[in-house]
Amino acid sequence: MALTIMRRIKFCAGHRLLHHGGKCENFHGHNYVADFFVQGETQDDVGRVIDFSDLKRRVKGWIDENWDHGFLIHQDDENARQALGMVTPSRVFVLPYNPTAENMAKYLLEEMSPVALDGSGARAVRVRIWETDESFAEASLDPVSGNTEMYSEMAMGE
Ligand SMILES: Nc1nc2c(c(=O)[nH]1)N=C([C@H](O)[C@H](O)COP(=O)(O)OP(=O)(O)OP(=O)(O)O)CN2
Repeated sequence: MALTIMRRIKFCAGHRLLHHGGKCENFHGHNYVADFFVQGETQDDVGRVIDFSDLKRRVKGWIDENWDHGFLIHQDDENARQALGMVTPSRVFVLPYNPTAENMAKYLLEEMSPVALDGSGARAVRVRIWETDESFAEASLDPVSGNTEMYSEMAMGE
């Protein structure tokens, strides 16, 4: 039996989408919501997979230090990197791909969570990024292969 818990973390960040071809090529920001779905092999004496506060400390700690109130930029976006490099202080986090909600969920699942949860006995199996109240993307680990699977959804009528 798999026991899954979820912790929601809120943060704000700026970005732009390289080659978007529309308004999202401009610098803009979002109040993001990140839902971390975490599983563990065992429960502790209290009955927890991991204490919610420990989970929060680990993942929010990383987000607060790296993404919150920062700009997420594609490594190929030289123009944005140069521009933001002229601003002091400024927090810039360079991603190996465009900072879409899909790729942010993927990065948090594949790169950040294994490090942040190391030694906790828990592992992230799904990360959902809400970019607006109406749109989210999520990355999840296939339980058999362990590969990441992507999913995104936008509310009807938007
Ligand atoms: N599949 C994805 N599509 C888009 C993403 C994304 O991450 N994944 N991101 C964007 C932009 O970041 C944009 O800011 C959000 O787009 P959109 O939903 O069009 O923005 P609004 O909700 O503000 O729409 P309005 O029409 O202005 O109300 C684009 N696409």
